[in-house]
Amino acid sequence: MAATPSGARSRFVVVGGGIAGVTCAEKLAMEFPSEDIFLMTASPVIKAVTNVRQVSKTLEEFDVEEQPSSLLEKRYPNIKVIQSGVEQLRGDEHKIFTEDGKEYVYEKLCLCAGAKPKLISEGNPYVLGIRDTDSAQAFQKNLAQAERIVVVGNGGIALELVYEIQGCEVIWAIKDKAIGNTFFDAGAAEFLIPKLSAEKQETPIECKRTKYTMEGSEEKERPVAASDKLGSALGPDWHEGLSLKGTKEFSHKVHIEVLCEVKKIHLQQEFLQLQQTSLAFPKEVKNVEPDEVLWPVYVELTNGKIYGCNFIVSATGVVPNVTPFLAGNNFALGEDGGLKVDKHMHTSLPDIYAAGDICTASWEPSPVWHQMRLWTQARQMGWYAAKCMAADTLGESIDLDFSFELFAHVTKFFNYKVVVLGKYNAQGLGLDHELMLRCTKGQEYVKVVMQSGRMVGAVLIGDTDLEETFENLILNQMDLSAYGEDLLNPDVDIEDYFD
Ligand SMILES: Cc1cc2nc3c(=O)[nH]c(=O)nc-3n(C[C@H](O)[C@H](O)[C@H](O)COP(=O)(O)OP(=O)(O)OC[C@H]3O[C@@H](n4cnc5c(N)ncnc54)[C@H](O)[C@@H]3O)c2cc1C
Ligand SMILES: NC(=O)C1=CN([C@@H]2O[C@H](COP(=O)(O)OP(=O)(O)OC[C@H]3O[C@@H](n4cnc5c(N)ncnc54)[C@H](O)[C@@H]3O)[C@@H](O)[C@H]2O)C=CC1
Repeated sequence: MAATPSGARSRFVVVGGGIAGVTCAEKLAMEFPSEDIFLMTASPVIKAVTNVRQVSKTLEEFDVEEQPSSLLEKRYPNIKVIQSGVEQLRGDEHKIFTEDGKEYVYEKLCLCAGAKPKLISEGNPYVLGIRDTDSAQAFQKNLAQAERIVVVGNGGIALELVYEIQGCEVIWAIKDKAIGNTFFDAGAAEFLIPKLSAEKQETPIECKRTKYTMEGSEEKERPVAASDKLGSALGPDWHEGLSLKGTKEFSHKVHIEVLCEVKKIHLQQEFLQLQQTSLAFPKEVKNVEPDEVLWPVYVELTNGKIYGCNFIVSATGVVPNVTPFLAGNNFALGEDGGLKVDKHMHTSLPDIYAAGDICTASWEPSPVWHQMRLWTQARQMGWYAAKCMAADTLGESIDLDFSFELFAHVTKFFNYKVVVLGKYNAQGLGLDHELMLRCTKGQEYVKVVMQSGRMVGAVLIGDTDLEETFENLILNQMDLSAYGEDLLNPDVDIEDYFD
């Protein structure tokens, strides 16, 4: 690294200490061992992927550790972690300004600044989002005092919360007809629902999937509100080190309100005043409890019901973290607000790449791949972005990485192993598809999505052991018409046909 009067200079700078940024920096450090790689991050800890296991061609398992940045520098002596938030990027000058008043000059930059929770009511102290260690601990602390909470949203976080929370009543308000719309259809939801009324198992099932560890998650005293410093996103098993328990003695108590959204949130004082004003609530709007029972906050749903609660969790997705530090640069943005990247992870601005939750994949995707803001994709994109930066620097050409051929995700919901492959919910297929199902109550749920006799997606819940075979069938697009229903016949050893 050569210092210039205007600031430190590095050929490669990466912004973000989450999985995408760390993976990108590591790969660059390997590709260019004699170059210093600057990794800038607002958070004092970084996320490291360890114990990567390739389960099949596209499915992978790994552990995720929150580590001090010095460990990363020890493993890769040419990575220099700069622990300061980036305040401003001046893309036209190839310069970055950090919150501690320093200036850095780059040749190639990769932006991996993640995403923020998209809250239903920004700035309301009774509405919590869960993203990083701080916000998870703030949530835990509030839950420990709570008798009832309202969870809004129907994706990954909501699914995990409603299952994990004990000793606190949960009102789960969803826009859809069935639970878990980002991962499941109504059939799978039906399969999972009994788990919500069952007593929670003490020991989680053994499940091949990613693991997440957070150092000292329970010891520290934390303020009830999360800090406003943006840390890296949590990941698999984030709740394992946290006791998600309210004040009551029961296990699960979840009430689901379907097909509704939050119309308004009323603080107690305002709610009481409104009730006294006879015209404030039309008669079809009803408090679900006697008015004498008081709650700190009230949630008015679009179905006319009002629920009092201690606080609200907004598990309503994320928005890419592009403001305020990227303001003034003319980045092309995707519909979801992410930095548009082409098939070489390049943004619309010269020498600036992006990876992970901050970006929007804007290349023509394989028919069975789509972007989802997931840990696995953050890692794949960080790795591939570094390869693209290297190829560009060396004047080499590079093909789109194999990991973008097939969407593949393994996770765990309601203590079941869950594998989703390709167009698992027939996303974008319209009516042009057929579904095949196999379900054994309490044990497994297998759904495949077929188009013109070919498999294009699958949902596997439970220990089905079908993931590798189905992955192959989706990748090779073999005509399976001749097998008909036998494809899911448990008495037919399907692997023998195709492996
Ligand atoms: C509760 C929860 C559970 C999840 N569970 C799963 C799961 O089971 N499986 C799965 O695949 N995915 C899961 N995810 C999603 C997954 O965690 C994310 O998709 C992934 O971690 C994104 O990684 P990233 O590196 O793009 O962003 P992040 O991890 O958000 O990292 C962004 C980094 O940028 C830094 N940064 C931000 N702004 C600046 C700035 N101005 N200057 C400098 N640095 C900055 C931050 O400090 C951070 O280090 C979960 C997410 C959450 C919130
Ligand atoms: N096991 C896993 O794979 C997990 C993955 N994640 C990832 O972490 C990120 C954040 O998770 P989530 O917040 O759960 O996002 P999500 O994208 O998974 O789900 C968001 C949900 O909120 C709903 N929604 C959006 N706006 C709403 C509104 N105004 N009112 C009511 N509902 C609304 C959507 O319909 C959707 O059901 C996602 O990228 C998710 O994929 C999170 C937890 C677990």
